[in-house]
Amino acid sequence: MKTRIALIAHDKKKDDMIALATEYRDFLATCSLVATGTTGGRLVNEVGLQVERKHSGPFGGDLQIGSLLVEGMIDCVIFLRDPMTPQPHEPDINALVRACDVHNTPCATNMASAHLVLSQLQLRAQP
Ligand SMILES: O=C(CO)COP(=O)(O)O
Repeated sequence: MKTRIALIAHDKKKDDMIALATEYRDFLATCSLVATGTTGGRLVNEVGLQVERKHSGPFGGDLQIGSLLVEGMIDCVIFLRDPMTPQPHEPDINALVRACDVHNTPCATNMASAHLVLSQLQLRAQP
């Protein structure tokens, strides 16, 4: 079965997400990807990945992904958060990260941990 990965980035972290997805593009192309709206749009247009796009974060996208996760449909979350900018939907962000903890789902919230998680998943996916 394909690895199911959620990709989310706050605005000031979106360039990092594009760089990350470009680096791991070959592996990510073998995965089932879901993303919040704007992040997903950039991944499709700039990296050429196939991504299921949910609503934008402030409009409930984090909650939609959290719901999928609670249903057991997500194996890993890459959520590049911006710790320096207040977000109007902070409760939704906290709910998603909490759901990862409740369900013991890997959740990388910065580039260093995202690299560790993706490189490990990539390694495990090799025959
Ligand atoms: O706000 C977000 C996550 O909390 C991300 O949403 P977008 O990908 O739509 O910008």
